Amino acid sequence: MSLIDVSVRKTLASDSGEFELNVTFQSDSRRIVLLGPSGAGKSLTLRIIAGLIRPDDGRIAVNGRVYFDKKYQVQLPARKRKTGFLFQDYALFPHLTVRQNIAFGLHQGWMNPGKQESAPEVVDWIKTFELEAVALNYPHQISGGQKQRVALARALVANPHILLLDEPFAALDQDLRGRMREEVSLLQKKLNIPMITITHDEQDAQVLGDHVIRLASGRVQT
Ligand SMILES: Nc1ncnc2c1ncn2[C@@H]1O[C@H](COP(=O)(O)OP(=O)(O)OP(=O)(O)O)[C@@H](O)[C@H]1O
Repeated sequence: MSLIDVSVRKTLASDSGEFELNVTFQSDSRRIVLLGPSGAGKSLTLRIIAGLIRPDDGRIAVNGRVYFDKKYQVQLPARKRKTGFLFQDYALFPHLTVRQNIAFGLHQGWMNPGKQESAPEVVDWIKTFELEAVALNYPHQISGGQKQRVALARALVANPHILLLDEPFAALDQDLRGRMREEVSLLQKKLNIPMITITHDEQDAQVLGDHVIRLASGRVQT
């Protein structure tokens, strides 16, 4: 049994034709990178693992927990998979403060966290990412690096079993990109959490990928 076992198929139709995703990989690495050009199917693969998109067929298991198995009709809802997802544009809520955005990761829905939210996990992550000074700011009042830290904190606050990062550095300039890459790398080592990172940057792949999986046209390249 591998730590991460993914074998999924999905056909998507749009006006410009059909896209067929057929991705299979197994890994025992806690630092996986999905590398490939635009349109290769990287985001689709990650969203399918997170449970945001349902595959047509296949099986997904992480550390022995089956997230999806078509044959046995297993389909864990996204919130039960316990994945921490970082979106390309971070998807922070503009009307919530830094602290509320992070707390959102704990509650996931129903009601927005209050401004005075003080759950210990939230306080811890604010400290870890040195966000104390901006905890009451809104996303438009913080820097790019801080936005990324907030998004990471929100992804991590509920103690996920796996961290899924979709192009985590795409929105950052070159200099910040290098620094945040190191920060994420150290964080993964400290937490020892399995992590799948999407990128089309070879340097990201080198630093964050013990196992680099190359995707093109919806398939793993061998
Ligand atoms: N909802 C959808 N309906 C139809 N086609 C889709 C849908 N979502 C994605 N696709 C198609 O699937 C293909 C793969 O998309 P995906 O977002 O996974 O690529 P990617 O490798 O993550 O690219 P990028 O690096 O640009 O983010 C693309 O050709 C895209 O047009």
